[in-house]
Amino acid sequence: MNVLTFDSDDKLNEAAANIIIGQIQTTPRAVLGLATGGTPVGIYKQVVREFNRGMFSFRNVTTFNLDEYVNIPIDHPESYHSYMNSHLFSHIDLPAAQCHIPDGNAADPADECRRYDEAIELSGQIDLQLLGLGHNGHIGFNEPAHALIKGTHVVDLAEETLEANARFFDSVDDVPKQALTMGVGTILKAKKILLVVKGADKADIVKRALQGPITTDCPASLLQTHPNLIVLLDAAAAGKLS
Ligand SMILES: N[C@@H]1[C@@H](O)[C@H](O)[C@@H](COP(=O)(O)O)O[C@@H]1O
Repeated sequence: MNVLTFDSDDKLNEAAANIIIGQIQTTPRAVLGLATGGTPVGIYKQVVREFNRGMFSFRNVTTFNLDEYVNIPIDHPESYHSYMNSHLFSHIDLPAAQCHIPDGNAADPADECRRYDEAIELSGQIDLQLLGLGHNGHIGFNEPAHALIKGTHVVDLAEETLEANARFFDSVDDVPKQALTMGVGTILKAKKILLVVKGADKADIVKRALQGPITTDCPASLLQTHPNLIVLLDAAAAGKLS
């Protein structure tokens, strides 16, 4: 595990963006695993800034997002489809057929999960997976549980997750209660994982995830087993690491 700490948000975003851009420059047909949430917003902004300087292209890149809410209209401003369009996809030259986000409105969610896993397999596996971290240690929407699921599946969101994501909706009651998420098996199969965490409110969970026991109670702790994990933290999120 390679852990780097940054004293400014700009430097952290730049470092994360450079890892993504470097992956595309060395592997033009890269398969990227993408994340949503507050954390990657500045990273995507920096990727778009560099893209506009004409140094690289997404023409041959394929992307798979980690998750999507269940039963949220695709054009709802808080759907992860809308998030990805507004923060990244509408600003770059990534062909629409090469962006994949689970369909939270699928008539048969189990079938959609199978289809999503097959598409990832067919792509030849994810070269670089970008991850944020939930306050309860979730990655994607893999919530703390007695057992974790390997592939894409439907998940009931934890109370803490509903509360954490209420800031994006009018009230906590408006947050969708379920999501489709890539499983931890798929996440851990990525050739390289880039975990980015910001803020003092995540310092305790960063400590548990990176230096605590490996347990399904903290799904991110499984990342400790990954052979190629890069962790970028701001000073506040790194505050409790020994
Ligand atoms: N499903 C997403 C995760 O992929 C994200 O990493 C995490 C942290 O989000 P944030 O970066 O807003 O703290 O929670 C969300 O609910």
